Amino acid sequence: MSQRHRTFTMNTEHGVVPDGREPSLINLYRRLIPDWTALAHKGGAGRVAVVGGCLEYTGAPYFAAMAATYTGADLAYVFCEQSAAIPIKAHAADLIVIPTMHASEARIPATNQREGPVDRVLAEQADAPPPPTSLPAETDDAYAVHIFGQWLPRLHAVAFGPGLGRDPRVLGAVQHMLAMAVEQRVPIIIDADALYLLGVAGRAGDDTRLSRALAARRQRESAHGGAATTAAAPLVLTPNAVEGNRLLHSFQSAAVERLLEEVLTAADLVVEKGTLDRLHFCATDARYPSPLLCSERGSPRRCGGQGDVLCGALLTSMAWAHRCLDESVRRHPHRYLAAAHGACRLTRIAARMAFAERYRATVASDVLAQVGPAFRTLECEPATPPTRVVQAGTFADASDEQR
Ligand SMILES: NC(=O)C1=CN([C@@H]2O[C@H](COP(=O)(O)OP(=O)(O)OC[C@H]3O[C@@H](n4cnc5c(N)ncnc54)[C@H](OP(=O)(O)O)[C@@H]3O)[C@@H](O)[C@H]2O)[C@@H](O)CC1
Ligand SMILES: Nc1ncnc2c1ncn2[C@@H]1O[C@H](COP(=O)(O)OP(=O)(O)OP(=O)(O)O)[C@@H](O)[C@H]1O
Repeated sequence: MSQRHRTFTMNTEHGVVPDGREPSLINLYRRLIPDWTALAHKGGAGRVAVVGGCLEYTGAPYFAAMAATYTGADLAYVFCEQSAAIPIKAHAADLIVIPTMHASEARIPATNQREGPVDRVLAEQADAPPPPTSLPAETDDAYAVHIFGQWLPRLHAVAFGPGLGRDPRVLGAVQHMLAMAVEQRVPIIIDADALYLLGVAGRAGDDTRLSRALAARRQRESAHGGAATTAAAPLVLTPNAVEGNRLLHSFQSAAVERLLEEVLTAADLVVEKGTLDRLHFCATDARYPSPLLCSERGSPRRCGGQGDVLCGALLTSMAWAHRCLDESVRRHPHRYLAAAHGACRLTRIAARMAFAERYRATVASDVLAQVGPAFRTLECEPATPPTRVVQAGTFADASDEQR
């Protein structure tokens, strides 16, 4: 096993997870799905948004927002860097694309990402006065934050990061947008380049707007004795192997549990993507030790964009878990865990189905196209799959080592 993989894989003593636990989670997931009466009102099954997309990466926000729609959200918005808007609109007329952020004049190519300039911009912001309460209408970063702020109250969940790139000016604006979403208590997914932003905000000390918003959120939640409250909106981190290790390094953490303790709250989850998906959370129930593994068989293809599909599936699932009309489900302590677990399974079933059809030619668009059929499988499969034991790390294998 490679060093990179080993450092981010936690709690291996909990690595043996009987699949027999999954039925109750899948049953709970099914109870999160809005019924058809909710669908009578456009938006009742979710109005969600993806903040991402830059000149180089227009596929990632498209995959994430479309996966959210195919999972069941009624409306999906994309808030992107200006130059990405037309290509994303051209990918899908189903999406509402809002050109929002502006890259730096001397833009830094996303494919040539450097940490230095971003560090400098965020450090400068730490010394700046707090953001103005009335924002000028000019098309600058304040304008981007203002536009997003106008839409935010209508959104049921927001994913930050797919295809965002690392332009300092864009990340500077998104830091404020993310902080606003934290303050509004909307479910948030932090993926891809937004994980990088989170790491930079953590490294810059405790005085960025984002770190202040996260600290206030932690304080709010710890007032409830560390237990997830029904009002708490989850923050879900979805690192791949590289992003996970970068995050741990940024927060000088040896373990993902420290991230959960010091950056996140009891309502939060870290979905560590890999051969098996590992769901890390503040475990309060002996039946569900952290990390919980998602052992659904996926696809051997590792084409780009599959993480974006997962991000979109999570986005809609988290919106449902947060807003579920059924009071008993909304108060269920494992509803976010069930939502994340269901989204992981959905993505892996879709990937498996795509691979069965397209074999070596499978690309993220094929996985996306299978989200609908995969949802049917997930919704209708027998409630009690055969109990078997899955050994953590069974597949943490050559493919991880070779990367
Ligand atoms: N069509 C589009 O628009 C798409 C756009 N996308 C967007 O691209 C942006 C950057 O995302 P990213 O994942 O390429 O960047 P990052 O995390 O810095 O990794 C960089 C390097 O890390 C390595 N590596 C990767 N995985 C690994 C693993 N499991 N285990 C070990 N190593 C691993 C690998 O380098 P290698 O080690 O192979 O040299 C890789 O090149 C982001 O915004 C994302 O949303 C994508 O969503 C795809 C579809
Ligand atoms: N080795 C693997 N075998 C099977 N499935 C995997 C493997 N690695 C990741 N997956 C699955 O692929 C999906 C995306 O994970 P991945 O690690 O590729 O994310 P990512 O690198 O962020 O993707 P993206 O290319 O969209 O940025 C997840 O559903 C995960 O469960």
